[in-house]
Amino acid sequence: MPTMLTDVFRGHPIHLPHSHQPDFTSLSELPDSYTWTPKDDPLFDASPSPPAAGENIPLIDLNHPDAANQIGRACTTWGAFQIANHGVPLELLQGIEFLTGSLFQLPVQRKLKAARSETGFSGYGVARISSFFNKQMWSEGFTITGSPLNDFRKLWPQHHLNNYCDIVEEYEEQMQKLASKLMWLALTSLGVNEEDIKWASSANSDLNWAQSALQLNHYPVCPEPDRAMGLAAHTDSTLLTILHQNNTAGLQVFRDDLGWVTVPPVPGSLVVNVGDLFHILSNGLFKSVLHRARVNQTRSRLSVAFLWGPQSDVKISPVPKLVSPVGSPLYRSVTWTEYLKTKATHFNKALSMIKNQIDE
Ligand SMILES: C=C1C[C@]23C[C@@]1(O)CC[C@H]2[C@@]12CCC[C@@](C)(C(=O)O1)[C@H]2[C@@H]3C(=O)O
Ligand SMILES: O=C(O)CCC(=O)C(=O)O
Ligand SMILES: [Fe+2]
Repeated sequence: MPTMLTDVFRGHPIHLPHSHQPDFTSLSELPDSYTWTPKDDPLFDASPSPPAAGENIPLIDLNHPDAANQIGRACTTWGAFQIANHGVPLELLQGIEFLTGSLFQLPVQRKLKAARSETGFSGYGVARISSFFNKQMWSEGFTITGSPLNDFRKLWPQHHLNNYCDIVEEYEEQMQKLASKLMWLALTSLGVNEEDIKWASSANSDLNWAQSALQLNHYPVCPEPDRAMGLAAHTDSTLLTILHQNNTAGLQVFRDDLGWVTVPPVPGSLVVNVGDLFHILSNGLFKSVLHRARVNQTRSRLSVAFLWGPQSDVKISPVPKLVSPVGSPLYRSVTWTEYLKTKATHFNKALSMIKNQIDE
């Protein structure tokens, strides 16, 4: 039996330095445990010298006839891009943002009723990657996979539940369709078609080869944002991640030649990140983007990440067409759940752990 996302961390408990969230609103100074320096994260202040000219991740109009090539180029150079005309109704984006805001506004004690357990997948808590850092992140999160009903029951009275569950269901449905469309547009730009990746072909058009999670994030107003970290630098384990951010900047993506580049919120648009599995599938051509979230002194920030990957019995390996006839694939094959387990133990070294040793 393949492992479901919900079981993936059973053998990989996270031992967090503090299992309880603080009440951020009661802190008027940044405690030492939240104060980051380059010692806590070598890329904390990373910027090129001399400083590079301001560049932005591309904003791509999905109705543009050249959208596939623009997406391909963005995946190769940035590993991230924003999209407009994506077809997801604005009311739905507003609905999920409202739900996220209402959830994090609940009193800490209520949110903790739905706390994620050490070995669990869904529920309220700090980011899973917290255990790899000495300092705490200025954020709180809520992970959802499948029906959120059981967790939402712990948070809200009965009369809110149907509406909130409907919003999550509708959001996930729209995101699934969009993610699959984006994946195929990006692959088309490399000359890869459905014949080349049978498990993802439209014969499986109901998308039952895919699974997903929603990560709701809240970055409260912070007394000393320059010394705090909302969500530390990481890549996502996904094929693709689609992110909705509210109207407050904070997301940054890393480019070796530019350093950290802020992704400005563009109302109604969505951010797309290439994840580690897409990097593997493209035999390293698409870059899985290193990103992080910074915080703000006057405005709180919300984001909703749709984390999208294949079902657990699907083995991801480099598309043969993208491996040179005389070369070998850069990575060995791996399922999403195997990869999540590797990541839960080795974090940012996970990709290199599945790299094939290629003799020079
Ligand atoms: C499916 C997943 C990807 C994720 C871990 C998770 O189980 C659910 C949350 C995801 C998230 C969101 C914040 C950053 C991240 C690295 C983390 O700690 O939890 C990602 C994980 C990932 O992509 O590896
Ligand atoms: O809040 C953000 O902008 C980033 C969130 C993120 O990277 C994640 O949830 O994986
Ligand atoms: Fe992320």
